[in-house]
Amino acid sequence: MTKNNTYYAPSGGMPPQTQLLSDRAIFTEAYAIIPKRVMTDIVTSLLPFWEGMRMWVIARPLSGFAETFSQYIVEVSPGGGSEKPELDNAAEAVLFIVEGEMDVTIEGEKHPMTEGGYAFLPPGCRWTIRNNGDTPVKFHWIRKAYQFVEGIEAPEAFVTNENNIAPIMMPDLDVWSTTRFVNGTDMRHDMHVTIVTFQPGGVIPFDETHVMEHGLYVLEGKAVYHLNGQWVEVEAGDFMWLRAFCPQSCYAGGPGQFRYLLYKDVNRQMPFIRP
Ligand SMILES: NC(=O)N[C@H](N)C(=O)O
Repeated sequence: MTKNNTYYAPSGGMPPQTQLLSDRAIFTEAYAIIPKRVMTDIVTSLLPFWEGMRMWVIARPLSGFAETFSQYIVEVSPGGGSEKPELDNAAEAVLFIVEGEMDVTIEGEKHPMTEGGYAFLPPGCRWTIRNNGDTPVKFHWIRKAYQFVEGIEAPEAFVTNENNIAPIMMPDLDVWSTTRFVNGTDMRHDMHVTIVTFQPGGVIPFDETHVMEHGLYVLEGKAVYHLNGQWVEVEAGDFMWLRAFCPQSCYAGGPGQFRYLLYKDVNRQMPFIRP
């Protein structure tokens, strides 16, 4: 398959003192926008048991913010990585590489990954990570507390690359496609992390208003997104959090394709809030 996709990756640094402060960050009850310019050196975090890493936390479970997932953009220097990356046995994860290369070892088997590389790591899976290259690697790490269901096994780990998977077109529309990494009817999976692609001028033609929570990281291009009645311009490198039921639609602005990495929680009963 031809590789014509690009992936935005932040590179940190600090804006000069001469730059204007105004930017596009928005935080509301229904959605948040973290624009690309925010990913500077001074807003990074570190984690225990990792070497040569820093990360931008772009979503975390918090009252009034993400409820079902956390999302990090992780940067690992050459030689860096972790033998103990995940400390929570119930956490499942997707890793998606936006720059560089790394090796992920799952249950003792080493998987080299490059840009567009995608790994699914089920809860309790034993995995490690190492940048054996000579340039930094940058990847998204999306984590969710897996919702076990009696009688259904947790899914197995897999590693692939988006360029090995044919995107699925929306019915009757050749301007909007989704690259799916798991079968939508596979009830073992309680989260989907997909890549949504719009050709220039493509739209979500109505305000989707649904129970699934979203994280959207714009990998490529630009668009205007309609979020809870407000129009916001977004471009490659921006992150959007959309609360469950946040009305959402968009126009892809061109001149190239508009693409984003999309998180959503799926396939589970709606828990009751009991008195
Ligand atoms: N904002 C979105 O891209 N939403 C998707 N159509 C979705 O919910 O799958």
